[in-house]
Amino acid sequence: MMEQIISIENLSFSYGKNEIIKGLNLSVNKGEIIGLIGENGAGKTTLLNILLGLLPSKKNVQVFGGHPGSLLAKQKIGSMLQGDLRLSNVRVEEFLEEVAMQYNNANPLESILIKLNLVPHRRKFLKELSGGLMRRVTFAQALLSNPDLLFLDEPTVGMDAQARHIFWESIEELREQGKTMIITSHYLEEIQQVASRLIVLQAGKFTFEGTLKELQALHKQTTISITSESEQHNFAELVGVVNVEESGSQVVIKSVDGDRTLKELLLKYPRVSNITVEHETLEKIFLQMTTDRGNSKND
Ligand SMILES: Nc1ncnc2c1ncn2[C@@H]1O[C@H](COP(=O)(O)OP(=O)(O)OP(=O)(O)O)[C@@H](O)[C@H]1O
Repeated sequence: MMEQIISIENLSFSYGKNEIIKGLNLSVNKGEIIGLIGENGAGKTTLLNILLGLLPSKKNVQVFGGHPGSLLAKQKIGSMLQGDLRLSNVRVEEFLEEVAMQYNNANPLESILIKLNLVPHRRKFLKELSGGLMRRVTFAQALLSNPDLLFLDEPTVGMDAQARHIFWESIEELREQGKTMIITSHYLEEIQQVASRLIVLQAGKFTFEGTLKELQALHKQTTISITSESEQHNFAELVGVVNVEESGSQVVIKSVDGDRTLKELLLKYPRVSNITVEHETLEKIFLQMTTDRGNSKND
C-alpha cells in the first residue's frame, strides 16, 4: 500500500482579510516529487509554511500522520526556504555543525560539504556569501537531517551552472533513495524533468494536477514548421489548424490536433520539406494558462 506522507483537506488560509489559500485538497505519497508551480504571489511559499507548521492550520493538514510542526515532522523534514541566512560572524561550517546537532540521525557534514562542493567555502562567514553560494549552504542545511521529506522553495535561484548541475544531480540521488519532495521553481524546464506530478497553483487554488504529459494533452497545441515551394496551397483548411504564418516559402502552422494535421498535410502536400514538429513546453503552457486567467479577470 502507498504510504501517505501529506494530506490536506479543504485548506484555506488568510493573512488578515486577504484569503491566500482557497479550499485546497492534496494527498502526497512516499517517493513522489511534486513540482509546485504558480505565478508570483500565488501562495506557494504560504502553503509550504503551513506544511512546516510555521503558519497555523487545523486538523485538516497532516504531515507524517500528525500535525505540521510536530517533533516527529521536524526530525523528518528538510527545508530550503526563500530568504537568506544573513547571520553575522558565523562561519559556514560552524552554522552547519550547529544545525546537525539538532537531529538524531544527521548525515555526516563532511560528506555533504564534499558533495555540494562547499569545502573551499567552509571557513567563510555567512554574511560574506554570494546569493548563489548562500542557496548551496541552505541546501546543505536541508540535507543534514537526512530527511524523508524535502520542501525546496525556489532552490536554484542565483546558482551558477555548475551549482545547478550538482543540485539536480543530488535531487536525482534523493529520488532514487525514495525521498518525497515538493519543489517550487520558476525554472520550468528544470522542474519538468524531475517532477513525477505537477501542480499548478493559481490565486490560491489548484488549477491542474497531473503529469506533464497530461498537461500537454490539455494544451495540445503543436507547431509544425515546413518549407513549401508551391504557390497552390491552403494550409489553414487542414484539420486542427488554428493559425498559419507564412514568410516566403517558410510556413509555421499551429494545430490543436498535431497528428491528424501532419497526416493530412503529407497526404495533400507531399512536396513540402524541412518538416519540424514541436509540442508545447511547460513554460509555454504555463504562460498560456496565466494569460488566459488574466484576460478572463478583465472581462
Ligand atoms: N506575512 C505576510 N503578511 C501578509 N501578506 C503576505 C505575507 N506573506 C505573503 N503574503 C501575501 O500572500 C500572497 C502569497 O504569497 P506567497 O509568498 O505565498 O506566494 P508565492 O507563490 O510563494 O510567490 P513567489 O513566486 O513570488 O515566491 C502574496 O499576495 C503575498 O503578498
